Amino acid sequence: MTEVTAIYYFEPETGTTPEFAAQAIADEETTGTWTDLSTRTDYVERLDGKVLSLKPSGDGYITEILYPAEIFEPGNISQYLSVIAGNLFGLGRLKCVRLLDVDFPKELTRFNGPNFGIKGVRKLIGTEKSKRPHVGTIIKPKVGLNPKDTAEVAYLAAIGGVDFIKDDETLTDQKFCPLFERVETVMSRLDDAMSETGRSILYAANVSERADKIVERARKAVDCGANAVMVDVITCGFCAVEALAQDPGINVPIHVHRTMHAAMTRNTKHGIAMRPIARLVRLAGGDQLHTGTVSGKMGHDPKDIIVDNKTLTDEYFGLNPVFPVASGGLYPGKVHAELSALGTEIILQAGGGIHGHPDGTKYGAMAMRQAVDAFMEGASPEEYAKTHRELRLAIEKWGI
Ligand SMILES: O=C(COP(=O)(O)O)[C@H](O)[C@H](O)COP(=O)(O)O
Ligand SMILES: [Mg+2]
Repeated sequence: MTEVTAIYYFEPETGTTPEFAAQAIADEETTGTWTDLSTRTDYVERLDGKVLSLKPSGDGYITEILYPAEIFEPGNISQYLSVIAGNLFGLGRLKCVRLLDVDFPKELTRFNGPNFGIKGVRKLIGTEKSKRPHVGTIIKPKVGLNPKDTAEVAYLAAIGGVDFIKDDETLTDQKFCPLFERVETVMSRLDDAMSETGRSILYAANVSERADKIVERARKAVDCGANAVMVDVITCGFCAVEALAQDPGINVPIHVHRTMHAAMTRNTKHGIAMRPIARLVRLAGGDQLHTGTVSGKMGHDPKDIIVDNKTLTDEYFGLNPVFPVASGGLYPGKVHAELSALGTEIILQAGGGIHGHPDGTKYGAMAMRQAVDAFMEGASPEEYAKTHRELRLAIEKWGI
């Protein structure tokens, strides 16, 4: 295949035929504009976009648009987005339009992709054989704690059994918790936890920052001991993920948070679905990506999440599979529902669902691990709670 095909849902504006609307997308994102051009030459024609298909769907239509691969600058994800997710959203002849998915030809997917991916992260944690889901937590409150208290929360979550600890998406390098001091303090307490438990635990410091500074910030975080980094991909950009993944000085897993995504992904009639975002994060080199929960606090459609996760884990031009992260309103009683729907090749992440446990963080982490153990042993959480106090207390507080 030597072209890019993108699939859109759209509803034409009153007085606009669906055929005209679909062609308007193809024209706007390739060689056309709103009127004919005296400057058009014959040889430009090879770059024209084409409407491959147009079918009624619900209140609107689904169309597949062909974009000649030559329009795309190989390796430039920002430019890819300017084509497949550019001006078209503003076209007046469309009442609404949503990018559902995109298919790239091999020559446009020559990226190194995730350096670690699922296999590499499992190797770091030592779960290659068990295949159990990883349990992660977000330090809460999301902002405000000083480095010392942040480290204590991390330590308690670690000895309680989490595999992964992250900063929240709004915590970066504020005065109340300077980044590098936080990294050093957290890692020193995690070293204590790792020697006490004999387990490996990852801490992803949020290095989100200006494009020309993020790599240096991440390198310094790693030099201070961070064994993972986190980046907010929508606010920092896909190129930020790529810059971190490509940098030899940042040889740790990259956890990709997607805050602000819902401005684009949530409206099922207008914006960008999570699937193309997931595909681009994999190309860019993210090792772990939030893709939503089937039972948590954020709006979600379980059917979509299952397919989005497959976009991260299925074979794709030889790129490492990316660990999907189910997070947002999860607590021990939700684990069974998540794993039944999404499988175990996943990271289950809970902030409030661990730090809000009646007995505190350590026991909240234990309750999450007990809920995972119950699932892996084929036991119901209610059954397992009869012999596991921490899980029982979590179920008594939040239910199933
Ligand atoms: O801090 C949290 C969850 O905290 P809590 O566990 O307390 O709800 C994350 O930012 C959300 O998961 C983001 O949502 P998504 O993962 O859908 O991007
Ligand atoms: Mg958060």
